[in-house]
Amino acid sequence: MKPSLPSRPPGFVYKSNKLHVEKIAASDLARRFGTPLYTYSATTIRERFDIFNRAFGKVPHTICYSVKANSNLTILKMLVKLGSGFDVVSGGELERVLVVDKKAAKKVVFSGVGKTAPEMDLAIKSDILLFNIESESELELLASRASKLRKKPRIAFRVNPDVPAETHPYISTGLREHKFGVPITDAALLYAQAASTEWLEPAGVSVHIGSQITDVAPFNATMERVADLVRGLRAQGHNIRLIDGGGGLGIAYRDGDTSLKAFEASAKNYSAALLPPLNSLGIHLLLEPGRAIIGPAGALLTRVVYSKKNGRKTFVIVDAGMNDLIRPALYGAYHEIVAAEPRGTGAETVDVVGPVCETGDFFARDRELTHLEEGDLVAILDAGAYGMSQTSNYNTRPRPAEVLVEGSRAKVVRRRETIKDLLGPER
Ligand SMILES: Cc1ncc(COP(=O)(O)O)c(C=O)c1O
Ligand SMILES: N[C@@H](CCCC[NH3+])C(=O)O
Repeated sequence: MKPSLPSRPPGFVYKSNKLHVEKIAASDLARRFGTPLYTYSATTIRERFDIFNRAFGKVPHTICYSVKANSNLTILKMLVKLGSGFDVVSGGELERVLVVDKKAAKKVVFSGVGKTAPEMDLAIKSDILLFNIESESELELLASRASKLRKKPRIAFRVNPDVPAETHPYISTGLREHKFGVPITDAALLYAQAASTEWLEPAGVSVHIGSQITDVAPFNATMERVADLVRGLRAQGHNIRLIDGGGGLGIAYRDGDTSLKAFEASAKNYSAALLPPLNSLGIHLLLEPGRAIIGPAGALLTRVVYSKKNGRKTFVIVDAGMNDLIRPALYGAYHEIVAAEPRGTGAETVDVVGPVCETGDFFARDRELTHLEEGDLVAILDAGAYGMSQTSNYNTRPRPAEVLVEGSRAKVVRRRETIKDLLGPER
């Protein structure tokens, strides 16, 4: 058995040998709402948002929570109440924000390499805070849509700083060979081009070097480059007053300290890397954290359906699959897996796998876990970010429900899909 069971306070903690989501036993949630089930701790979301916000202290800044990490409407509503803005990457994400609060548009930044004319039109009409333009062709299309709508959107170029950051190659974005942004060396020309069109207002510079970055040095190197660029652009007469520093701060998925205190240190460390290069610029800083806010606030509850041995290997087959949480299959990502009610009868090295017809459908491989039996409930921790938002209906599997827990109250914030939901669009 593992020496100690990882918990994620204040949301996911053991009391009397039972995993609780805030004050409710995970086993009660599973009984009431079924499995697989996404569960979130509202207190954790709030605390983490506040900690992140406080780390930037008196520096003028706005947190634009990255909707792609978890776009649940109730969670977005909570974040609006906390004063958050939003980073969106599609018309759909913008619609989500607007449905929660039309006024939130004024704190929305819109990134993405493939914005279409209808998406631009919606964002222009909603008067969002900032478009982060990622190519010259996008600049031209946005200028033509703006002129058509007779509105002058604020823009930034998302610059690609060519700074390497240690993370999975699929989620690293700040190198020249990546599709994201425009080369920082081309930026001056592009800003001049944007300023020469009547319908765009260059107002900021934006950057995002990747996700799940735990060494903050690359953020500092990036900000040095961005600060130089801002000085140069101002010298050319552009009124640059916003820097969008993107998101990317990583969390401790494995063996890490997941207390709020540890997050406080991590957020401070992050701001201490970002801020010094911007010291004398007098800018308003935008930040786009996703995972750092919501990752540790969620867990996926799933039940053991079968246990079997194939040769030397033991497989624990659970009722969640890669369609419910794709991070292990897609990035080989590590998530802690714990028994909701550990039996205390020794440990076993097992593969925890789902029912989907792919060998890549696994949550853990050769992992030493406390002994699990058929019918046992397990929790896959730190699944709040890029969990539900990356689900699919592969194998015609309905998406799980989502439950938000606060103290001893649990609320279904997205109902479980039914097979009927899945058949609908074809009939
Ligand atoms: C432009 C942009 N902003 C913000 C984020 C959020 O990243 P994270 O969840 O790592 O903070 C991403 C995802 O990598 C992104 O692409
Ligand atoms: N989906 C990724 C993060 C992608 C970040 C989006 N740019 C993950 O689960 O880690």
